[in-house]
Amino acid sequence: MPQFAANLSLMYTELPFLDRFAAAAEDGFTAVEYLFPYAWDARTLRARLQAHGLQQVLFNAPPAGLGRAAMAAAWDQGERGTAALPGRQAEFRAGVLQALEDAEVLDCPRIHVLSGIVPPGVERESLKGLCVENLQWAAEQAGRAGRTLLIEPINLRDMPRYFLNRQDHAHELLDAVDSPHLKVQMDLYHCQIVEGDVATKLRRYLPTGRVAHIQVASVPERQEPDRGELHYSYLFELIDQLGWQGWIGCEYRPAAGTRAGLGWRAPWLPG
Ligand SMILES: O=C(O)C(=O)[C@H](O)CO
Ligand SMILES: [Mg+2]
Repeated sequence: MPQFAANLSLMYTELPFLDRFAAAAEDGFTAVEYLFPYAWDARTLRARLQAHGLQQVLFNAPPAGLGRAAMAAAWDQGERGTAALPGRQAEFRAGVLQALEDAEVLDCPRIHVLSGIVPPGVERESLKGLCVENLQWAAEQAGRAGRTLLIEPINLRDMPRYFLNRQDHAHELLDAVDSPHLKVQMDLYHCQIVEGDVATKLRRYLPTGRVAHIQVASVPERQEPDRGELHYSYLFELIDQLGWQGWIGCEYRPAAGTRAGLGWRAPWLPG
């Protein structure tokens, strides 16, 4: 039976961030993910998780910045990671170490590392070596800390010039980095927009054991997975048949209220 985690950055936005934990738990979620913890003291977030019987299953390393305040502000300033960006290695490394520290407090096993926006005039291909080198260093740190780092192909309509867009490119990076501590975050919304053939890709990649997290949303609106051009009930059954034991993050923007839109989950609730 697929297990769903609420994404508190996109869901429950009717509520202030810290109140979203209680709302997700009231709706029967036992796990959450969200973009970033850096605007908060991680102990405050841990208290919310514990108070509501939730586990944190994923968050992102900082998109850029040196120091917690700069890391917390970087996303709104347009930063989308530094793993593949020349001249940003100090921020990359500081970000990974900060994320590992927060993961310890939050007892979170997975951290998504964003690779960045390809600078104007630069060829994507030319950044691969640097990205591999940075990810090798980061995967080693993650291994020591008992965490798994993830990379996620993201579509270019939502994130123009983002470095990593295709599933095969993510798996090529895994080949090059060659670490058990680096895996793929397979977001089916992005996968459908960039390359399609989603069921075939699930059949190809889930059995490899190299996918450590799945995320879902309708395409193209990025809303509940009961609408749009992807037939999610088929895909959820397939994911189940493929023996997936991991989490599926609900990374969607509810069409008309988070709770009102949760009907799609009914067939997948335990008991
Ligand atoms: O945008 C997504 O799909 C994500 O999962 C990232 O965490 C943020 O870009
Ligand atoms: Mg995603």
